[in-house]
Amino acid sequence: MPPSVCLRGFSQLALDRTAHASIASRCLLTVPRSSCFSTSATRYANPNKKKTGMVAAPKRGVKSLNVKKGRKGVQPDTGKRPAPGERKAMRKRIVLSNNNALEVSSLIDLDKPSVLSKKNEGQVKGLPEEVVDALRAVEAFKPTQGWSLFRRPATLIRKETTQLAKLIKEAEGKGEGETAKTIRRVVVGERMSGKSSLLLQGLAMAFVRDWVVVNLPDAQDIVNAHTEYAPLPGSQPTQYTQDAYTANLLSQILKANKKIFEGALVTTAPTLPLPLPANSTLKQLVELGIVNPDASWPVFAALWTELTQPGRPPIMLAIDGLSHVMRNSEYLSADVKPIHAHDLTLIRHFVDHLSGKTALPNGGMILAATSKSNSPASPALEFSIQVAEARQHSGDVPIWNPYKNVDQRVIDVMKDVEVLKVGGLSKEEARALIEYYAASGMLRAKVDEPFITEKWSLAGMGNVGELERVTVRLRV
Ligand SMILES: Nc1ncnc2c1ncn2[C@@H]1O[C@H](COP(=O)(O)OP(=O)(O)OP(=O)(O)O)[C@@H](O)[C@H]1O
Repeated sequence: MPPSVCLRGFSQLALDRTAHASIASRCLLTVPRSSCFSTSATRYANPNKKKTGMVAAPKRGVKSLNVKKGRKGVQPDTGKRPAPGERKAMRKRIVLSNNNALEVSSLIDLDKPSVLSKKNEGQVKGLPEEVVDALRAVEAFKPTQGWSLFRRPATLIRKETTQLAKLIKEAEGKGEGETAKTIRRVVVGERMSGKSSLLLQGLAMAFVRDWVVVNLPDAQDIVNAHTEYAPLPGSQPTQYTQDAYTANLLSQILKANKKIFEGALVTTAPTLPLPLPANSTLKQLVELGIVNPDASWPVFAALWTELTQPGRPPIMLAIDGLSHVMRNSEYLSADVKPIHAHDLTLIRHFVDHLSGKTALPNGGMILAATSKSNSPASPALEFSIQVAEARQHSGDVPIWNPYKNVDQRVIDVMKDVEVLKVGGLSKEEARALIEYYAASGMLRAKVDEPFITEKWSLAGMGNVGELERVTVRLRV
Protein backbone atom coordinates (compact mmCIF):
# COMPACT_ATOMS: atom_id res chain seq x y z
CA MET A 1 0.00 0.00 0.00
CA PRO A 2 1.57 3.33 -0.98
CA PRO A 3 1.81 5.90 1.76
CA SER A 4 -1.12 8.35 2.02
CA VAL A 5 1.15 11.35 1.22
CA CYS A 6 2.04 9.83 -2.19
CA LEU A 7 -1.59 9.13 -2.94
CA ARG A 8 -2.54 12.74 -2.08
CA GLY A 9 0.26 13.95 -4.40
CA PHE A 10 -0.98 11.82 -7.30
CA SER A 11 -4.59 12.81 -6.86
CA GLN A 12 -3.54 16.53 -6.77
CA LEU A 13 -1.56 16.02 -10.00
CA ALA A 14 -4.53 14.39 -11.65
CA LEU A 15 -6.78 17.27 -10.59
CA ASP A 16 -4.31 19.89 -11.94
CA ARG A 17 -4.07 18.09 -15.27
CA THR A 18 -7.83 17.99 -15.70
CA ALA A 19 -7.94 21.70 -14.88
CA HIS A 20 -5.17 22.46 -17.39
CA ALA A 21 -6.91 20.36 -19.97
CA SER A 22 -10.18 22.17 -19.50
CA ILE A 23 -8.51 25.64 -19.69
CA ALA A 24 -6.54 24.56 -22.73
CA SER A 25 -9.65 23.28 -24.46
CA ARG A 26 -11.41 26.60 -23.69
CA CYS A 27 -8.49 28.51 -25.13
CA LEU A 28 -8.49 26.42 -28.21
CA LEU A 29 -12.15 27.07 -28.66
CA THR A 30 -11.79 30.82 -28.57
CA VAL A 31 -8.37 31.34 -30.16
CA PRO A 32 -7.58 28.49 -32.44
CA ARG A 33 -3.97 27.93 -33.43
CA SER A 34 -2.49 29.88 -30.55
CA SER A 35 -1.24 28.76 -27.23
CA CYS A 36 -2.42 30.35 -23.98
CA PHE A 37 0.87 30.13 -22.16
CA SER A 38 3.43 30.97 -24.77
CA THR A 39 3.04 33.40 -27.64
CA SER A 40 6.48 32.83 -29.13
CA ALA A 41 5.45 29.96 -31.40
CA THR A 42 2.57 31.98 -32.81
CA ARG A 43 4.74 35.07 -33.18
CA TYR A 44 7.40 33.21 -35.10
CA ALA A 45 4.78 31.50 -37.17
CA ASN A 46 3.02 34.81 -38.04
CA PRO A 47 5.65 37.53 -38.02
CA ASN A 48 4.24 41.05 -37.51
CA LYS A 49 3.18 42.23 -40.91
CA LYS A 50 3.14 45.88 -39.90
CA LYS A 51 6.90 45.98 -39.58
CA THR A 52 7.66 44.62 -42.98
CA GLY A 53 4.53 45.42 -44.94
CA MET A 54 3.50 48.79 -46.41
CA VAL A 55 1.03 50.95 -44.51
CA ALA A 56 -1.14 53.41 -46.35
CA ALA A 57 -0.51 57.04 -45.40
CA PRO A 58 -3.18 58.39 -43.08
CA LYS A 59 -5.79 60.43 -44.84
CA ARG A 60 -5.91 64.16 -44.17
CA GLY A 61 -8.49 65.14 -41.60
CA VAL A 62 -8.96 61.53 -40.47
CA LYS A 63 -7.70 60.85 -36.96
CA SER A 64 -5.46 57.84 -37.14
CA LEU A 65 -4.67 55.80 -34.07
CA ASN A 66 -1.22 55.02 -35.36
CA VAL A 67 -0.15 58.62 -35.99
CA LYS A 68 0.43 60.74 -32.89
CA LYS A 69 1.66 64.28 -33.20
CA GLY A 70 3.40 66.16 -30.39
CA ARG A 71 4.06 64.84 -26.95
CA LYS A 72 1.92 62.07 -25.52
CA GLY A 73 -0.99 63.38 -23.48
CA VAL A 74 -0.54 67.06 -24.42
CA GLN A 75 -3.85 68.53 -25.48
CA PRO A 76 -3.82 71.29 -28.11
CA ASP A 77 -4.44 74.73 -26.59
CA THR A 78 -7.94 75.72 -27.56
CA GLY A 79 -8.18 78.64 -25.05
CA LYS A 80 -9.20 82.12 -26.13
CA ARG A 81 -6.28 84.19 -27.40
CA PRO A 82 -5.81 87.59 -25.69
CA ALA A 83 -7.04 90.52 -27.76
CA PRO A 84 -4.42 92.81 -29.33
CA GLY A 85 -2.87 95.00 -26.64
CA GLU A 86 -4.46 93.02 -23.79
CA ARG A 87 -1.17 91.51 -22.62
CA LYS A 88 0.57 94.90 -22.69
CA ALA A 89 -2.30 96.41 -20.71
CA MET A 90 -1.94 93.65 -18.08
CA ARG A 91 1.82 94.20 -17.92
CA LYS A 92 1.39 97.93 -17.46
CA ARG A 93 -1.57 97.70 -15.07
CA ILE A 94 -1.14 99.89 -12.01
CA VAL A 95 -2.77 98.83 -8.77
CA LEU A 96 -2.65 101.54 -6.14
CA SER A 97 -4.68 99.99 -3.37
CA ASN A 98 -4.72 96.80 -1.33
CA ASN A 99 -7.95 96.17 0.55
CA ASN A 100 -6.23 93.64 2.79
CA ALA A 101 -3.78 96.22 4.10
CA LEU A 102 -4.71 98.30 7.13
CA GLU A 103 -5.44 102.01 7.00
CA VAL A 104 -2.57 103.74 8.82
CA SER A 105 -4.29 106.25 11.07
CA SER A 106 -1.10 108.24 11.74
CA LEU A 107 -0.49 108.85 8.00
CA ILE A 108 -0.62 112.56 7.12
CA ASP A 109 -0.91 113.80 3.52
CA LEU A 110 1.46 116.24 1.88
CA ASP A 111 -0.02 119.74 1.64
CA LYS A 112 0.93 122.96 -0.12
CA PRO A 113 2.32 124.95 2.84
CA SER A 114 4.44 122.12 4.29
CA VAL A 115 5.36 119.96 1.29
CA LEU A 116 8.79 121.55 0.91
CA SER A 117 9.56 121.63 4.64
CA LYS A 118 12.69 119.93 5.95
CA LYS A 119 10.62 118.72 8.90
CA ASN A 120 9.10 115.99 6.70
CA GLU A 121 12.44 114.22 6.39
CA GLY A 122 12.40 110.70 7.79
CA GLN A 123 8.58 110.47 7.75
CA VAL A 124 6.21 108.48 5.55
CA LYS A 125 3.68 110.86 3.99
CA GLY A 126 0.46 110.13 2.14
CA LEU A 127 -0.20 111.46 -1.37
CA PRO A 128 -3.44 113.50 -1.58
CA GLU A 129 -6.17 111.98 -3.76
CA GLU A 130 -6.07 114.63 -6.51
CA VAL A 131 -2.27 114.31 -6.69
CA VAL A 132 -2.63 110.53 -7.05
CA ASP A 133 -5.03 111.11 -9.97
CA ALA A 134 -2.63 113.54 -11.61
CA LEU A 135 0.35 111.22 -11.10
CA ARG A 136 -1.64 108.38 -12.59
CA ALA A 137 -2.53 110.56 -15.58
CA VAL A 138 1.14 111.28 -16.30
CA GLU A 139 2.05 107.59 -15.77
CA ALA A 140 4.40 108.33 -12.88
CA PHE A 141 3.58 105.10 -11.03
CA LYS A 142 5.53 102.09 -12.31
CA PRO A 143 4.18 98.53 -12.23
CA THR A 144 7.45 97.32 -10.66
CA GLN A 145 7.01 99.52 -7.59
CA GLY A 146 5.29 98.35 -4.42
CA TRP A 147 2.11 100.50 -4.55
CA SER A 148 -0.20 97.49 -4.68
CA LEU A 149 0.96 96.34 -1.23
CA PHE A 150 -0.58 99.18 0.76
CA ARG A 151 -3.98 100.64 1.40
CA ARG A 152 -3.20 103.90 -0.41
CA PRO A 153 -0.13 105.54 -1.96
CA ALA A 154 2.35 106.87 0.57
CA THR A 155 6.05 107.52 0.34
CA LEU A 156 9.05 107.98 2.60
CA ILE A 157 10.49 111.49 2.57
CA ARG A 158 14.20 110.70 2.52
CA LYS A 159 17.14 113.07 2.60
CA GLU A 160 17.30 113.16 -1.21
CA THR A 161 13.62 114.18 -1.25
CA THR A 162 14.45 117.09 1.04
CA GLN A 163 17.30 118.08 -1.30
CA LEU A 164 14.85 118.02 -4.19
CA ALA A 165 12.33 120.05 -2.18
CA LYS A 166 15.04 122.65 -1.55
CA LEU A 167 15.72 122.86 -5.30
CA ILE A 168 11.99 123.25 -6.03
CA LYS A 169 11.88 126.13 -3.55
CA GLU A 170 14.91 127.66 -5.27
CA ALA A 171 13.25 127.30 -8.69
CA GLU A 172 10.11 129.08 -7.45
CA GLY A 173 12.30 131.95 -6.22
CA LYS A 174 9.62 133.15 -3.81
CA GLY A 175 12.01 134.06 -1.00
CA GLU A 176 13.18 137.57 -0.33
CA GLY A 177 15.51 138.84 -3.05
CA GLU A 178 15.18 135.59 -5.00
CA THR A 179 14.16 135.16 -8.62
CA ALA A 180 12.71 132.18 -10.45
CA LYS A 181 15.34 129.76 -11.73
CA THR A 182 15.62 126.82 -14.08
CA ILE A 183 17.10 123.89 -12.17
CA ARG A 184 18.48 120.93 -14.15
CA ARG A 185 19.22 117.61 -12.49
CA VAL A 186 19.84 113.97 -13.45
CA VAL A 187 18.92 111.42 -10.77
CA VAL A 188 21.51 108.64 -10.53
CA GLY A 189 22.12 105.74 -8.16
CA GLU A 190 22.30 101.99 -7.72
CA ARG A 191 19.67 99.57 -8.99
CA MET A 192 16.40 99.81 -7.00
CA SER A 193 17.76 102.68 -4.94
CA GLY A 194 14.57 104.65 -5.58
CA LYS A 195 15.41 106.90 -8.57
CA SER A 196 12.01 106.61 -10.27
CA SER A 197 10.32 107.05 -6.90
CA LEU A 198 12.32 110.22 -6.28
CA LEU A 199 11.22 111.50 -9.69
CA LEU A 200 7.64 110.70 -8.70
CA GLN A 201 8.13 112.60 -5.45
CA GLY A 202 9.40 115.57 -7.46
CA LEU A 203 6.29 115.44 -9.68
CA ALA A 204 4.06 115.10 -6.59
CA MET A 205 5.66 118.15 -4.94
CA ALA A 206 5.24 120.12 -8.17
CA PHE A 207 1.53 119.17 -8.36
CA VAL A 208 0.99 120.13 -4.71
CA ARG A 209 2.71 123.50 -5.39
CA ASP A 210 0.42 124.09 -8.43
CA TRP A 211 3.14 123.86 -11.05
CA VAL A 212 2.46 122.74 -14.61
CA VAL A 213 3.78 119.20 -14.96
CA VAL A 214 4.90 117.65 -18.25
CA ASN A 215 6.23 114.12 -17.84
CA LEU A 216 7.69 111.81 -20.49
CA PRO A 217 6.97 108.64 -18.51
CA ASP A 218 9.15 106.15 -20.34
CA ALA A 219 11.88 107.34 -22.69
CA GLN A 220 12.00 103.91 -24.31
CA ASP A 221 8.48 104.35 -25.75
CA ILE A 222 9.62 107.42 -27.66
CA VAL A 223 12.61 105.85 -29.40
CA ASN A 224 11.72 102.18 -29.93
CA ALA A 225 10.01 102.75 -33.30
CA HIS A 226 6.61 101.59 -32.05
CA THR A 227 4.90 104.79 -33.05
CA GLU A 228 4.55 106.53 -36.40
CA TYR A 229 6.94 109.32 -37.35
CA ALA A 230 7.39 111.83 -40.15
CA PRO A 231 9.95 114.50 -41.07
CA LEU A 232 9.07 117.97 -39.85
CA PRO A 233 8.68 120.20 -42.94
CA GLY A 234 11.28 122.93 -43.12
CA SER A 235 13.50 121.58 -40.34
CA GLN A 236 17.27 121.74 -40.95
CA PRO A 237 18.84 119.25 -40.14
CA THR A 238 15.74 117.12 -40.47
CA GLN A 239 13.75 116.55 -37.32
CA TYR A 240 10.97 114.02 -36.95
CA THR A 241 7.57 114.41 -35.32
CA GLN A 242 5.60 111.57 -33.71
CA ASP A 243 1.98 112.58 -34.08
CA ALA A 244 0.25 109.70 -32.30
CA TYR A 245 2.66 109.85 -29.34
CA THR A 246 2.43 113.64 -29.10
CA ALA A 247 -1.39 113.59 -29.21
CA ASN A 248 -1.42 111.04 -26.38
CA LEU A 249 1.09 113.11 -24.42
CA LEU A 250 -1.13 116.18 -24.85
CA SER A 251 -4.09 114.26 -23.44
CA GLN A 252 -1.99 113.20 -20.41
CA ILE A 253 -0.82 116.81 -19.91
CA LEU A 254 -4.43 118.05 -20.07
CA LYS A 255 -5.72 115.44 -17.58
CA ALA A 256 -2.96 116.25 -15.10
CA ASN A 257 -3.11 120.06 -15.38
CA LYS A 258 -6.81 120.52 -16.13
CA LYS A 259 -7.46 123.08 -13.40
CA ILE A 260 -4.69 125.41 -14.59
CA PHE A 261 -5.52 125.00 -18.31
CA GLU A 262 -9.24 125.66 -17.83
CA GLY A 263 -8.57 128.97 -16.18
CA ALA A 264 -5.88 130.28 -18.57
CA LEU A 265 -6.61 132.04 -21.86
CA VAL A 266 -4.45 131.82 -24.99
CA THR A 267 -2.60 135.13 -25.10
CA THR A 268 -0.35 134.71 -28.14
CA ALA A 269 -1.38 134.20 -31.77
CA PRO A 270 -0.08 130.70 -32.47
CA THR A 271 0.41 129.54 -36.06
CA LEU A 272 -1.64 126.39 -36.20
CA PRO A 273 -2.78 124.28 -39.16
CA LEU A 274 -6.35 124.48 -37.80
CA PRO A 275 -8.38 127.50 -36.69
CA LEU A 276 -8.64 128.19 -32.97
CA PRO A 277 -11.65 130.24 -31.78
CA ALA A 278 -10.93 133.63 -30.25
CA ASN A 279 -10.57 133.76 -26.46
CA SER A 280 -9.84 130.08 -26.25
CA THR A 281 -8.46 128.57 -23.07
CA LEU A 282 -5.31 126.46 -22.93
CA LYS A 283 -7.65 123.49 -22.50
CA GLN A 284 -9.26 124.19 -25.90
CA LEU A 285 -5.85 124.65 -27.47
CA VAL A 286 -4.66 121.27 -26.17
CA GLU A 287 -7.89 119.57 -27.21
CA LEU A 288 -7.25 120.72 -30.77
CA GLY A 289 -4.05 118.66 -30.82
CA ILE A 290 -5.68 115.65 -29.18
CA VAL A 291 -8.54 115.51 -31.67
CA ASN A 292 -6.26 116.17 -34.68
CA PRO A 293 -3.01 114.24 -34.17
CA ASP A 294 -1.65 115.78 -37.40
CA ALA A 295 -1.63 119.13 -35.59
CA SER A 296 -0.29 117.73 -32.31
CA TRP A 297 3.28 118.99 -32.67
CA PRO A 298 2.35 122.61 -33.63
CA VAL A 299 -0.16 122.53 -30.74
CA PHE A 300 2.51 121.27 -28.31
CA ALA A 301 4.88 124.04 -29.47
CA ALA A 302 2.08 126.64 -29.12
CA LEU A 303 1.25 125.34 -25.63
CA TRP A 304 4.89 125.68 -24.59
CA THR A 305 5.00 129.26 -25.87
CA GLU A 306 1.89 129.97 -23.82
CA LEU A 307 3.29 128.36 -20.68
CA THR A 308 6.44 130.45 -20.86
CA GLN A 309 4.56 133.75 -21.05
CA PRO A 310 5.02 136.03 -18.01
CA GLY A 311 2.79 135.28 -15.05
CA ARG A 312 2.38 131.55 -15.73
CA PRO A 313 3.24 128.95 -13.08
CA PRO A 314 6.65 127.24 -12.96
CA ILE A 315 7.06 124.07 -15.05
CA MET A 316 8.28 120.62 -14.09
CA LEU A 317 9.59 118.83 -17.20
CA ALA A 318 10.61 115.25 -16.44
CA ILE A 319 11.69 112.04 -18.12
CA ASP A 320 12.36 108.51 -16.84
CA GLY A 321 14.89 106.15 -18.48
CA LEU A 322 17.26 108.86 -19.73
CA SER A 323 19.82 106.54 -21.35
CA HIS A 324 17.27 105.51 -24.01
CA VAL A 325 17.38 109.01 -25.47
CA MET A 326 21.14 109.47 -25.25
CA ARG A 327 21.91 107.41 -28.35
CA ASN A 328 20.54 106.56 -31.78
CA SER A 329 16.85 105.73 -31.85
CA GLU A 330 15.37 102.64 -33.54
CA TYR A 331 13.91 104.83 -36.30
CA LEU A 332 15.50 104.99 -39.76
CA SER A 333 15.72 108.00 -42.04
CA ALA A 334 14.74 107.98 -45.74
CA ASP A 335 18.32 106.96 -46.67
CA VAL A 336 18.11 104.04 -44.17
CA LYS A 337 20.40 105.58 -41.57
CA PRO A 338 19.56 105.51 -37.85
CA ILE A 339 17.93 108.68 -36.56
CA HIS A 340 19.59 110.08 -33.46
CA ALA A 341 17.14 110.37 -30.57
CA HIS A 342 17.91 114.10 -30.38
CA ASP A 343 16.43 114.51 -33.86
CA LEU A 344 12.95 113.53 -32.63
CA THR A 345 11.12 116.77 -31.89
CA LEU A 346 9.96 115.81 -28.39
CA ILE A 347 13.40 114.65 -27.32
CA ARG A 348 15.01 117.70 -28.94
CA HIS A 349 12.62 119.85 -26.90
CA PHE A 350 13.64 118.01 -23.71
CA VAL A 351 17.42 118.01 -24.28
CA ASP A 352 17.42 121.71 -25.24
CA HIS A 353 16.05 122.39 -21.76
CA LEU A 354 18.30 119.84 -20.04
CA SER A 355 21.41 121.31 -21.63
CA GLY A 356 20.40 124.81 -20.59
CA LYS A 357 20.06 126.03 -24.19
CA THR A 358 16.46 127.02 -23.47
CA ALA A 359 15.44 128.33 -20.06
CA LEU A 360 12.11 128.46 -18.26
CA PRO A 361 11.34 132.16 -17.74
CA ASN A 362 8.85 131.51 -14.93
CA GLY A 363 11.16 129.09 -13.19
CA GLY A 364 10.94 125.34 -12.98
CA MET A 365 12.87 122.15 -13.10
CA ILE A 366 14.18 119.74 -15.72
CA LEU A 367 14.44 116.39 -13.99
CA ALA A 368 15.70 113.18 -15.59
CA ALA A 369 15.99 109.78 -13.93
CA THR A 370 18.31 107.05 -15.06
CA SER A 371 17.52 103.38 -14.59
CA LYS A 372 19.74 100.43 -13.79
CA SER A 373 17.17 97.75 -14.68
CA ASN A 374 16.26 98.86 -18.16
CA SER A 375 19.00 100.95 -19.68
CA PRO A 376 20.72 100.43 -23.01
CA ALA A 377 24.42 101.24 -23.19
CA SER A 378 25.15 104.91 -23.57
CA PRO A 379 28.88 105.29 -22.87
CA ALA A 380 28.73 109.05 -23.41
CA LEU A 381 26.00 109.44 -20.77
CA GLU A 382 27.82 107.20 -18.29
CA PHE A 383 31.01 109.16 -18.82
CA SER A 384 29.19 112.50 -18.42
CA ILE A 385 27.65 111.28 -15.15
CA GLN A 386 31.10 110.28 -13.85
CA VAL A 387 32.46 113.69 -14.81
CA ALA A 388 29.53 115.46 -13.11
CA GLU A 389 30.01 113.40 -9.93
CA ALA A 390 33.74 114.10 -9.89
CA ARG A 391 33.08 117.83 -10.42
CA GLN A 392 30.54 117.95 -7.60
CA HIS A 393 32.78 116.09 -5.13
CA SER A 394 35.99 117.79 -6.33
CA GLY A 395 37.46 114.43 -7.30
CA ASP A 396 39.65 113.52 -10.27
CA VAL A 397 37.72 114.29 -13.45
CA PRO A 398 37.98 111.26 -15.77
CA ILE A 399 39.29 111.70 -19.33
CA TRP A 400 37.61 110.10 -22.34
CA ASN A 401 39.67 107.38 -24.02
CA PRO A 402 40.73 109.08 -27.29
CA TYR A 403 40.69 105.75 -29.16
CA LYS A 404 36.96 105.30 -28.54
CA ASN A 405 34.25 107.00 -30.58
CA VAL A 406 32.20 109.42 -28.58
CA ASP A 407 28.63 110.62 -29.10
CA GLN A 408 29.50 114.31 -29.01
CA ARG A 409 25.84 115.36 -29.00
CA VAL A 410 25.32 113.60 -25.66
CA ILE A 411 28.52 115.04 -24.17
CA ASP A 412 27.39 118.55 -25.23
CA VAL A 413 23.94 118.17 -23.65
CA MET A 414 25.34 116.84 -20.39
CA LYS A 415 28.38 119.13 -20.13
CA ASP A 416 27.21 121.20 -17.14
CA VAL A 417 24.22 119.25 -15.81
CA GLU A 418 24.44 118.34 -12.15
CA VAL A 419 23.51 114.95 -10.74
CA LEU A 420 21.40 114.08 -7.72
CA LYS A 421 22.70 110.84 -6.28
CA VAL A 422 20.28 108.49 -4.54
CA GLY A 423 22.08 106.35 -1.97
CA GLY A 424 20.96 103.91 0.70
CA LEU A 425 18.51 104.83 3.45
CA SER A 426 19.88 105.77 6.85
CA LYS A 427 18.86 103.50 9.75
CA GLU A 428 16.33 106.11 10.95
CA GLU A 429 14.74 106.28 7.48
CA ALA A 430 14.67 102.48 7.32
CA ARG A 431 13.00 102.39 10.77
CA ALA A 432 10.28 104.85 9.64
CA LEU A 433 9.59 102.77 6.54
CA ILE A 434 9.59 99.41 8.39
CA GLU A 435 7.27 100.82 11.05
CA TYR A 436 4.93 101.96 8.27
CA TYR A 437 5.01 98.45 6.78
CA ALA A 438 4.12 97.01 10.21
CA ALA A 439 1.32 99.57 10.78
CA SER A 440 -0.12 98.61 7.38
CA GLY A 441 -0.31 95.00 8.55
CA MET A 442 1.98 93.89 5.75
CA LEU A 443 4.82 93.00 8.10
CA ARG A 444 4.00 90.69 10.99
CA ALA A 445 7.22 90.72 12.98
CA LYS A 446 8.39 92.43 16.14
CA VAL A 447 10.00 95.66 14.95
CA ASP A 448 12.91 96.36 17.24
CA GLU A 449 16.50 97.56 16.86
CA PRO A 450 18.05 94.14 16.01
CA PHE A 451 15.30 93.49 13.42
CA ILE A 452 15.84 96.87 11.75
CA THR A 453 19.63 96.43 11.75
CA GLU A 454 19.29 92.94 10.25
CA LYS A 455 16.99 94.08 7.46
CA TRP A 456 19.00 97.23 6.76
CA SER A 457 22.17 95.11 6.39
CA LEU A 458 20.40 92.48 4.29
CA ALA A 459 19.23 95.29 2.02
CA GLY A 460 22.85 96.20 1.21
CA MET A 461 23.08 99.08 3.70
CA GLY A 462 19.61 100.47 3.16
CA ASN A 463 18.86 100.02 -0.55
CA VAL A 464 15.16 100.90 -0.43
CA GLY A 465 14.02 98.42 -3.08
CA GLU A 466 15.91 95.60 -1.39
CA LEU A 467 14.54 96.66 2.00
CA GLU A 468 11.03 96.42 0.61
CA ARG A 469 11.87 93.00 -0.84
CA VAL A 470 13.29 91.51 2.37
CA THR A 471 10.50 92.84 4.56
CA VAL A 472 7.13 93.02 2.83
CA ARG A 473 7.60 91.26 -0.48
CA LEU A 474 8.93 88.09 1.18
CA ARG A 475 6.44 88.12 4.11
CA VAL A 476 8.71 87.55 7.13
N1 LIG B 1 10.75 106.93 -0.95
C1 LIG B 1 10.26 105.71 -1.00
N2 LIG B 1 9.30 105.30 -0.14
C2 LIG B 1 8.80 104.06 -0.20
N3 LIG B 1 9.21 103.12 -1.07
C3 LIG B 1 10.15 103.46 -1.95
C4 LIG B 1 10.74 104.76 -1.96
N4 LIG B 1 11.65 104.81 -2.95
C5 LIG B 1 11.63 103.60 -3.53
N5 LIG B 1 10.74 102.79 -2.94
C6 LIG B 1 10.46 101.39 -3.35
O1 LIG B 1 11.68 100.81 -3.77
C7 LIG B 1 11.51 100.07 -4.96
C8 LIG B 1 12.50 100.52 -6.03
O2 LIG B 1 12.21 101.85 -6.37
P1 LIG B 1 12.42 102.46 -7.83
O3 LIG B 1 11.66 101.68 -8.84
O4 LIG B 1 12.14 103.90 -7.71
O5 LIG B 1 13.97 102.19 -8.02
P2 LIG B 1 14.92 102.61 -9.23
O6 LIG B 1 16.17 103.12 -8.61
O7 LIG B 1 14.20 103.51 -10.18
O8 LIG B 1 15.17 101.20 -9.87
P3 LIG B 1 15.90 100.82 -11.23
O9 LIG B 1 17.32 101.28 -11.18
O10 LIG B 1 15.80 99.33 -11.19
O11 LIG B 1 15.11 101.44 -12.36
C9 LIG B 1 10.06 100.24 -5.41
O12 LIG B 1 9.35 99.06 -5.16
C10 LIG B 1 9.54 101.37 -4.55
O13 LIG B 1 8.22 101.10 -4.15
